[in-house]
Amino acid sequence: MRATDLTLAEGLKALEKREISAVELTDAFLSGIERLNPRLNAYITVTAEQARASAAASDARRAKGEAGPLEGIPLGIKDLFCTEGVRTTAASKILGEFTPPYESTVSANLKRDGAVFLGKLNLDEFAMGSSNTTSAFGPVENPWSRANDPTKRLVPGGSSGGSAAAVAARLAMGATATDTGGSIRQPAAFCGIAGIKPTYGRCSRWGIVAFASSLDQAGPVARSVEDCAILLRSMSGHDPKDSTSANLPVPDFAAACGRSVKGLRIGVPAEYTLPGLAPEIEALWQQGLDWLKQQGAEIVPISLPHTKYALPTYYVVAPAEASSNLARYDGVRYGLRVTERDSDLRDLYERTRAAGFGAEVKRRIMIGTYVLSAGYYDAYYLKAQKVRALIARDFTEAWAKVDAIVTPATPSSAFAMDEKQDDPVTMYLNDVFTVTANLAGLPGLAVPAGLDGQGLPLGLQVIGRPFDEETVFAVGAALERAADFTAKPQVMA
Ligand SMILES: NC(=O)C[C@H](N)C(=O)O
Repeated sequence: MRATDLTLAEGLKALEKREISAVELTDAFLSGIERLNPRLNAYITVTAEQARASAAASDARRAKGEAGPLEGIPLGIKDLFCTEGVRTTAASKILGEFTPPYESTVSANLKRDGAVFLGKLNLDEFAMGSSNTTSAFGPVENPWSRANDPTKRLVPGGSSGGSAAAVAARLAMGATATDTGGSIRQPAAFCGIAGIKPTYGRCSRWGIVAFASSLDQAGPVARSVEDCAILLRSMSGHDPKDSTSANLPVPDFAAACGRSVKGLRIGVPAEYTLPGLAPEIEALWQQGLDWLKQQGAEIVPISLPHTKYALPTYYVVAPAEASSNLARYDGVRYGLRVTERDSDLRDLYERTRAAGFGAEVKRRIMIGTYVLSAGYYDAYYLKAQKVRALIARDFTEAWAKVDAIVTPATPSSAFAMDEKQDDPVTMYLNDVFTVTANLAGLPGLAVPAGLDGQGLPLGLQVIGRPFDEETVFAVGAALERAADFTAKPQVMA
């Protein structure tokens, strides 16, 4: 087997048994990146030299018997996480050559545990999008695109499209990602890999470029549910630098992947059967429920009555918070500055923001400013906050009846790069199954579960109680075992 084809768990074993060194493993990934990144555009920045040096340091630690839990594992980092001394772009022109003097808590945790960073991964600009086509560094191609049909390039999903494409194409063993409304789970599903958005507060947001602070949450994408569990354990933990970080112990998530689902009650929300849902997706959902039933789980129909308001609520709350968070890009403190000889301060702001932000980011800033403005605040923002509370309450009531909820991850498989681009609302519909977990702060896991008629991956989603990622992992691993998803993308290292 090629080294790049190992799962993260297999890679750890191979490193432990000295069947491969961290330097060899890192070189294997770097040569894949060199060959395939020009086509896929998954990485914005490749830090080959630093990666080789940190792999050598990792081998030295292992030789001294000081191996950490992720010792020598090559990972990619979404370019929304600040990385000390490495340019961080958020896929926006407005950050210019911004090179953070500090490391995000999540990436620092991964480094502490021995991981090797290969580089920074592409995304939708400021994580706003579902197709990775809004990046100022160009779109990412889904590695499931037909190699022999360059006219039909597929999107990898978004916003963590670079993370998902890199992992699927074997250009990283795992990657960090973030999810505000579906940005981990939708690209994971589109690329045939696993990804979890943990409970809000599980991972520190410190050092992650902010989009919508009450919804943003970091999490891993990887080839298997167990790999996600291993990564999440390292990424998680209390951080006094993030006031919303939870001060709770971090369980052994990988151990939970081996738990039986016997006796678990699995909820099936009636409201997730959307009119016009593709029959293939409905069939896969039913298949997933049958798999869990065969393993001893009980299937329980439930109702989450406010589901239909989730998407409009998200697209009020998220832009509102974004307009406030993005006010800091003023051309004064850091990043891009566009000014004329006779510019005053206002002119500097306007020129910088006009040149620095892309169309989708501008759209969100305008929506957000509108819903927060005097006169409209009560009608939009305040109302959305109230509806958000009702959506969260639906789930609280459901947890009295069920232990986890299973739904499709996305309403379709990966679409072509030129589709849905001129209609933002059609693009927003991608998030229909995922935004509820963000609004309610719940953990959500996407598991690759099958292929559609075109041979493209489809995923199922497992939603769990707050801070009960262990049950989510147990159910996800049970689905994964039954699905036995072994299909591979067309473009792969
Ligand atoms: N950031 C996310 O979670 C992606 C979501 N599709 C959005 O555009 O807001």
